[in-house]
Amino acid sequence: MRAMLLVNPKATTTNGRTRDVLIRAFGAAVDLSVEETRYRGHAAALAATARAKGYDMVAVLGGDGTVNEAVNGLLNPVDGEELELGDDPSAGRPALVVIPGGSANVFARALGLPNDPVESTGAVLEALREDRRKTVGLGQALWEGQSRYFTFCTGLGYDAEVIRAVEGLRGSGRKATPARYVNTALRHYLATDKRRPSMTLTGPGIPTARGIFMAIVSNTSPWTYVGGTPVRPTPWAGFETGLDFLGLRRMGVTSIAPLLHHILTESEALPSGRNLVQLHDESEFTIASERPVAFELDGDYLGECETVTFRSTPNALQVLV
Ligand SMILES: Nc1ncnc2c1ncn2[C@@H]1O[C@H](COP(=O)(O)OP(=O)(O)OP(=O)(O)O)[C@@H](O)[C@H]1O
Repeated sequence: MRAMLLVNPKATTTNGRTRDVLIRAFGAAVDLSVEETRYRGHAAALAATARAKGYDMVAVLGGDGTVNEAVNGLLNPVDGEELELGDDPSAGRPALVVIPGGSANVFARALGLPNDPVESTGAVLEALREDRRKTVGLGQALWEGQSRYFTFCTGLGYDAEVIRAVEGLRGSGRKATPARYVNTALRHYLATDKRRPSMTLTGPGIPTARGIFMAIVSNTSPWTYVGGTPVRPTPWAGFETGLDFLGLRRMGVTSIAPLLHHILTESEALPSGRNLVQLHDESEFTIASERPVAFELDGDYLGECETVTFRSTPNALQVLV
């Protein structure tokens, strides 16, 4: 069995020692080639090469950003390539292995892996021995002639503004800790627009909903973690179903405080309130904004945009867990 291991040496909790443990343990079980990512987008190019060369597996040691790039490399055809996918598209691609080495590792944790690279390596090796695979669906965002798959979530508005602010701090050398996210979110809450909602939700068979300030699109639950605590604004979302949605029509403290309490403490019950717009298990919908709005995907800030269509891609990948 041939596997390519992609290591992001710059990911928050990835270091040489974990990389070596992983290479030794994994290399004893499969025919392993190892590649370090050298720049943004490199993991996508490497994963696409692995697929084109018929590798059986692509393993990623890194954070959600590197996993997202690898997944896009596995799914997107390279120029001129005709992908022939049968009834089960996941069977025609290398299987994915995820070893958490980032700051939040939401995808790995949502798959049920321990949030520790060495423990996860043990769990993945066991899955490899027993050929235990989970078939997962992905989401796809399409905007302004661009498209990108996402593994756990994407969002427009306040959460993307917070990610933009944290990325700015990281650019000046500070680490993305849970405390930094919480502090930035609290501070930014005072600055975010709470008066003029700009977004409208539409979709086939979906009642049009206007006046949305913040939009969360989920491919799975949890949406994120604050330290060890899962945050579940869309608790019914799952890898086996289509996409879920939560839109906020009010950003005032009296709306946000009970919602925050609910999504931090409840694991199964949907949040309720007349200022919420919710969808479960949908195959496609669109958010259009009256003015450019901040946009994030799998925790990466992607800039501002006005119209994004979201699609569910069922049975996209097999993941060893
Ligand atoms: N050698 C490199 N130098 C700089 N950036 C890199 C390099 N290799 C990969 N990257 C980029 O680093 C970004 C962040 O990496 P990654 O998501 O793996 O770690 P993280 O940011 O620590 O984790 P998290 O996403 O959980 O916060 C990725 O989007 C990737 O494109």
